[in-house]
Amino acid sequence: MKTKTFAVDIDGTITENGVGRINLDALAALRHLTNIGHNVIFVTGRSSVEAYLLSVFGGTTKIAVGENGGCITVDTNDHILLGNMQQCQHALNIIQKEIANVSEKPVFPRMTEVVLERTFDLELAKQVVLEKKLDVLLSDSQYAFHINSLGIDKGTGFQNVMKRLSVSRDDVIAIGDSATDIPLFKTAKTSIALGNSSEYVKSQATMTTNAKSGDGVIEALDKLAPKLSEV
Ligand SMILES: O=C(O)COP(=O)(O)O
Repeated sequence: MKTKTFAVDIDGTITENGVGRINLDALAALRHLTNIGHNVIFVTGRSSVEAYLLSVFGGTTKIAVGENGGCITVDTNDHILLGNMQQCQHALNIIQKEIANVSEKPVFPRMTEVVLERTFDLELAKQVVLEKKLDVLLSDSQYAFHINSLGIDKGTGFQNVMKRLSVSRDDVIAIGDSATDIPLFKTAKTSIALGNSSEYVKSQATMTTNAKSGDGVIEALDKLAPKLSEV
C-alpha cells in the first residue's frame, strides 16, 4: 500500500467552527494515520504557526500550510512566504474607504494576508476589488473573511508542499468544509466535503459525508479504511 497524503482543513473540519475546539476522536484518527506511515498535513486559513503547533501536539506530519496558502511553516523558525502582505493591506485600505463595517479580526499574527470579521457584504467588496483592479482575492472560510494576494489559495500553497515531499495528486486526499477548501479539493484525486458544507462546496468534492465536522472526518476515514491499512 502506497503512502497517502491527507490535506486537512482545521475550522469546521476537525473543530467546531467559530469555537476552535478540536474533535479529539478525529485528531486521534489522524494521528493513527500518521503512525501507520501516511502524511497528515493541516491546510488552513489560520496562521501556519497554529497549524504547525497542532501537528506537534497532535502527532501529525510536521509541516503546515496556513494563511489560506500564503504561508508554509516547515520548522519552528522556517516559514515560506508565498503571499504578499503589502498588497493585502493596500486592498484593505481601499475597501475600508468604500464599505462600512470592515474591520480586522483579532487573530494570531499573519505574514502574508489580512483577516477580517464577517460583518459586511463580501460580494460588495469583491466588486470594489474588480473596479479598482486590486491584485487580491477575497474569500470566506465561514470563520473569517480573508484578503490574499491574487494567485494564492489553499491549492497553490499545498502544491508547494506536494513538490517538497514529491507527492503526486493521485495519492492526495483533501478534507474540508468551506469555499476556501475548493482549490485544495482540485489538487487531490479524492476530495471529501463534510456534512456541514454548503451544497456548492459538496458539488466540488468527489465524496461527501452525512456527519458534520470531526464526526464527518471519522465517517470519511471509515469509508476509506480498506485502502489505508499499513503502508
Ligand atoms: O479562516 C480561518 O482562519 C480558519 O479557517 P479554516 O481552518 O477552515 O481554513
